[in-house]
Formats: sequence, C-alpha cells, structure tokens
Amino acid sequence: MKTEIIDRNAEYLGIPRLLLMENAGRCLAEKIVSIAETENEKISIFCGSGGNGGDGLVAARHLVNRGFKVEVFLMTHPQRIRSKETIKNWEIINNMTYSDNLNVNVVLDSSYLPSSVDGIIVDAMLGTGIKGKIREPIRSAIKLINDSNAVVVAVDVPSGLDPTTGKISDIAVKADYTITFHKIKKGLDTKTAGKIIVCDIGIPKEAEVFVGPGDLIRIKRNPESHKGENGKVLIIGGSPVYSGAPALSGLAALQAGCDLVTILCPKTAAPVIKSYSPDLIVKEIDSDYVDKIDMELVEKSDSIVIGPGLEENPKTRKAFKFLIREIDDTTPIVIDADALKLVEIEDIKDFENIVLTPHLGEFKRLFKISGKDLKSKIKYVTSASKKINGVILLKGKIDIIAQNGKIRLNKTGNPGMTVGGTGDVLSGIVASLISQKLRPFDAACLGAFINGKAGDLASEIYGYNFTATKMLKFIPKAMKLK
Ligand SMILES: NC(=O)C1=CN([C@@H]2O[C@H](COP(=O)(O)OP(=O)(O)OC[C@H]3O[C@@H](n4cnc5c(N)ncnc54)[C@H](O)[C@@H]3O)[C@@H](O)[C@H]2O)[C@@H](O)CC1
Ligand SMILES: [K+]
Repeated sequence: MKTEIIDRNAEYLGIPRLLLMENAGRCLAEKIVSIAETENEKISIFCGSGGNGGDGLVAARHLVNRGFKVEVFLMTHPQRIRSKETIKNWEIINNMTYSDNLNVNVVLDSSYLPSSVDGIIVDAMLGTGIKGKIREPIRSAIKLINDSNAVVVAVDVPSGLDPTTGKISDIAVKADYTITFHKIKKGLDTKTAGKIIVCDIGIPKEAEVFVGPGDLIRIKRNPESHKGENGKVLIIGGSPVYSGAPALSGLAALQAGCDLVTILCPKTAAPVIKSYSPDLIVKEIDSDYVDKIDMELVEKSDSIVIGPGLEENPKTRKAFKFLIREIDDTTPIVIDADALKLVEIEDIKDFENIVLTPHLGEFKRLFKISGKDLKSKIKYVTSASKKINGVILLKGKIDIIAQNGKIRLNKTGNPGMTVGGTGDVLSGIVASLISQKLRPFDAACLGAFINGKAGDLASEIYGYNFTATKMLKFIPKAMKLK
C-alpha cells in the first residue's frame, strides 16, 4: 500500500502527520547516533522540499541536542517547500539561533553547494514523492555525495531511486545505510541502499486494515479524457414492483463519478425509472421481468451491476444463468440483492473481477457458514474468499472485504442505513469505481467507505430519519479528499 494512503488513513485514526514526521526524524537521529563513531563527527543533512526533507530537519534538531555539529542544506527556496509539516520544521530550525552547533544553508542552485563534504552525509532530498527526471540542484548534490568519502545515510530511500520499482532512471545516491520508515519499500535493494534499517514510526496496523480517506487517492482522472472514458456502467434489474432499486444504484454510480449509466430493465419498470432522472439511459426489455440480456450492451460496459429490484423467479434465474455462461470471466460484475439468490458459487468461482455484496443471511446461503461476532465473521469470510477468485463484501456494522484471503474492514455507516435502498446505492458506487479503473477489491473497499460516509453525512442532518435517495447527494462530499 502506498505511503500516502497509509499516512492519510493514520491521520483519520487520529495520528497527526506532524507526529509521524517527528517520530521518523527522531528515530533517524537515533540511528545516526549509533552509526557515528565519535561525537565530533560532522553531520551534513541535505533536505528536499517534501516530507523527506522534513524528516531531515527533525533529525537535525535532535542531533544538535545530542551535541553533534550539524550543517543543513535546504535544496530549494524556502517558499517552495511543499509539505505543511516540513514548513513547520523549517520554522523550528530557523528558531534555533542560540546553538553554535547548527549551520543552515539555502541551496538555490548548484553553485551554492560546497566543493566537498566529509563526515556523515544524510540524504533527505527525495523519498516516496519522487517524480520524473532529477532536477537541479538535487542532481548535482547526488553527484557530490557519491564523489565524497563520507558515510552516506539515506532517509527512507536513496534519492533518485524509485521506491516502488527500484529503478534508477538517471542517477541515485549510493548509500551506506538507508533508514526507512514503517515498512521496507519494495524497490529498496542493498546495492544502492546499503544496510537497510526500518524505523517504526507509530503507525498502527489499523491504518492499513481499515479503509479510510487515504484510499480515495486511488481514484485518478486524466485531465485530457473525453466523455465515456471515465466509466460506463450497466445496471441490470427492476421488476413490476421494484423500479426504485436499479434507479438508486444508477444514480449512485453517477454521483460516484462515472460518465454514463445505462439501466437494462423490463418494460414494467422502464417508465418509472425514466421519470426519476434525465441522467439515466434506460433500455427496456419487452417483458414484465428481466428474462433476457443484451450481450452487446454488456460488452460495451466497463462494469455491471446485476440484482437491484430483479426479483427471484424462473425468468430472472434463466437470464442470470445465461449472463454468467455468456460473459467473459474477466468482466467486472457486482452481484447484488436478488441476484445473490440466483448465484451458485460453482458457476462464478473462476471470475476474478466479480464482487459479491451479501449481508450476513445471503453470505450464509452462499457459503453455508456464518459467524456472529466480528472475529468469527472475519475467519469465515477469509476462508470463503479462498474458495472463489472474486471479491466478497460482507455488509454489516463493520463491513468485511476479502479476496484470496486478503482482508480489509470498513467502519463508516450508522443504524439509519438499515432503511431500504442503501445496498443498491453501495453496488452502484462499487461499479462506478471499477468503471473508473479501480481494481474490484479496492473498489469494494472504497465503495463501502463512501457509502457509509454518505450515510454518516446524511445522519448529521437527519438523525436516523433519512432515505437512500437522500443519501445520494452526500456521495460527492464523502469522496472529497481534504
Ligand atoms: N508514513 C511514512 O512512511 C512517512 C513518511 N514521511 C516522509 O515523507 C516522504 C514522502 O514525502 P513527500 O510525499 O512530500 O515526497 P518527497 O519528500 O519524496 O518529495 C517530494 C518533493 O520533491 C520534489 N521532487 C519530486 N521529484 C523530483 C525530482 N525528480 N527532482 C527534483 N525534485 C523532485 C517535489 O516537487 C516535492 O516537493 C517519505 O519518503 C518519508 O521520508 C514522514 O515524514 C512521515 C511518515
Ligand atoms: K532520500
């Protein structure tokens, strides 16, 4: 999982980023103390404009307190520091005017760099936020560091190395030690990173297990994209009695950001669905129930929801079986509501992009197992998820999302959401996110978070007296990255 996702989720759990930076910089300083042979050793810290540079500034403060002589090189104009926490630590460093052991330099271009450096060099220039070609003066600083005889300590990752792939597109710091935070980054190898030491910076496991606002950064949009490129969703459902369910699912999908929603429904439901909103494209089947499915329509869609308001009867069963038989087993399908009564595990077990959204009763019917408390539910959902390739989203007070034994949990939502239709909203959001290119597992996790959050925002205004329709307008706010 990306550092930025984990950081934001940790913040959501109540741990300020400034505290994470403090923990990182303090641990870094402690490791440097143990690397330094004598207290007389000079320490030069090269700091970038992001979080990596901030870690370096925190370490500088702690090292000065320990009696070391520290020289800081800020590798940009102070006004171009990007991270709020780094700005704070830059202010602190500039307030440390009493100490003789601290010297601070601003490197505006490579001519401000010293001709040589010895002692210990701390590379806090680029971390997980590295993008594109290495710009000056960082590029020259990397050369200076690599040409020196100093002991080089890289912060989080050696600058220039892509922490995810391990690729060096241009040049990178060659470190003797790399002090990395929270978890070892995938791209680190001892050839460039030297001895790798991991610092625990106090991020709890929950920041990765519970879905949080950090997961929203998975949604990306190409500014050059045109209509349809950000997702086409098909909702299959509706019957003489239930016309609201597919409409809710479709409207939720649109609120969650996809471009186009088509609803395939029987003629008994079509006029009502059309009357709900001009934003929905409605294709009707000449029957009272969904008894056949237009595969051309299916193939043109990026993701499908089947189930809302579908009803369970021989006609819909036949149509569902037909779809599962005809469809490519990589097509993303969210199987929800009445379709969960029609599905047989044996028929869908190979589909890797399927998302099943059962509540506890439906889960029990499907997998013949069921737990009462959270621990046993997690155990059963984990084992059920190993029986199929797709995703299970077990709805409950705490939602459990699983695929191939991997588990995440979601805590958003409230008892007001027991009202009818909130499940249809959820399936629409999940399909919408898949159509916007999220992996089905990530879409199911984030869908559960957004749906619950929209319910929580509705509850702030209406208490428990809101409907699924009222929840729809809160979806965009629930998706806002603060
Ligand atoms: N959870 C964690 O692991 C924590 C990470 N922290 C630190 O924060 C870092 C991530 O912070 P950021 O996301 O701000 O990213 P970085 O600090 O890695 O760098 C981003 C900055 O560098 C500049 N930059 C990016 N690519 C460049 C290039 N090719 N040439 C020149 N300049 C370039 C950008 O303009 C941006 O201002 C981590 O590596 C880590 O050191 C800690 O502070 C706190 C907790
Ligand atoms: K670094």
